[in-house]
Amino acid sequence: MEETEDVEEELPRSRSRSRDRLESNLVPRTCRFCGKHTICEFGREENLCSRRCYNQTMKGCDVLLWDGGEAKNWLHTEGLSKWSRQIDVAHGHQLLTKMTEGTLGKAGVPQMKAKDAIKTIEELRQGAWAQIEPPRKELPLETVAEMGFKGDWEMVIEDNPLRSYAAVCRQAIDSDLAWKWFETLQTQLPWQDPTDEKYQKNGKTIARRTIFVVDQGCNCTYKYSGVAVKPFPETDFLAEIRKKCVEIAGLPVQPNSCNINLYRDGHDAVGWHTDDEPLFEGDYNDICILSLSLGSSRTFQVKKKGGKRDVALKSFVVSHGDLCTMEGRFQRHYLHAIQREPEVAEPRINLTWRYITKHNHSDGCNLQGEGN
Ligand SMILES: O=C(O)CCC(=O)C(=O)O
Ligand SMILES: [Fe+2]
Repeated sequence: MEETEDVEEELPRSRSRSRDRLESNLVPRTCRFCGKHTICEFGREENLCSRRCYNQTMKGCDVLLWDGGEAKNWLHTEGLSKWSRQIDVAHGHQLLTKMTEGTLGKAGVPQMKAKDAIKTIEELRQGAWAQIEPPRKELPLETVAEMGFKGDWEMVIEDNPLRSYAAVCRQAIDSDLAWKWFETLQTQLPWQDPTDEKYQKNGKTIARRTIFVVDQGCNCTYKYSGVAVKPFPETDFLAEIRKKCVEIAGLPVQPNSCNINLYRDGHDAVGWHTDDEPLFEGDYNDICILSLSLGSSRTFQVKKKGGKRDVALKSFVVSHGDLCTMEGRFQRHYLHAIQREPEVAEPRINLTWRYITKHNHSDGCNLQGEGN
């Protein structure tokens, strides 16, 4: 405790503000959708108590924040003004991206016109004003790069409409120290080889070794696409690594879990996925995942959900000692992967620290946070 208070004295302004915001998040509030459940945990930025309530508020949505006047102008230029009343009645003053040819059809718009209109809506959605997630001026969010605590953070993804961000800080950890960590982790962690029930029915293990580290007292199993990894309590050595990396990133709250992967060589990989498991609630909250790369360099790929199969939007090399972040609603809108690179002969270890905000009571975890 004392140590935290000492550090607070030295916080830059932006970081203190961010901490104030987190503290105000800890004040119990009521879910703005159901009004029933109290919410008081870190991460529940939109005053919603569960995925269900989030989905309800977002029903038919992906709202383009478009004021009524502007929408009317657009309808006019599209030759749709004749139907604007029906469309307004159907959709209020916001034009919804989920507005389909079908909904326009129901409002009486002829098929060809509806087709063209949907095409334009899709184009507009890619445009600067197409704000799908809450804008940052309404719901504040500070990225690690903006907090600017330590290190030189380069933005890899900066997508305001989707409230999605990713950044990299090259050689954040001194090479010798990073090798010391690498060797201890490689030789001393009780690496697991879970089977992937969904894709590898013959009992074949996943294409990397792994371990899921949690705070002492947490018993949440990490379950993703047919894989279940039992929790392993954080050791002092792992805590030392965490604290150093979190300090560099300037995260105001310590993460309470870490997924660690060992890629034995370039044949090991992790396919396109999001870290959107219920434990972390990244599907409907701003979350920050901090990641450290140790050992051989690999290519980290990023693409938008629904993007072309196997075509990355961004690819960048992650090397020994580099830190990366994925922030905001990144897990809701973007996929990431470390694909096979058969030419890589040496191993790599990756640690990704995350915040469990919804502990899994059915796994026998008694920690606070709504269970599932
Ligand atoms: O190895 C990496 O850099 C990514 C790992 C990852 O995406 C994960 O553990 O979910
Ligand atoms: Fe991931």
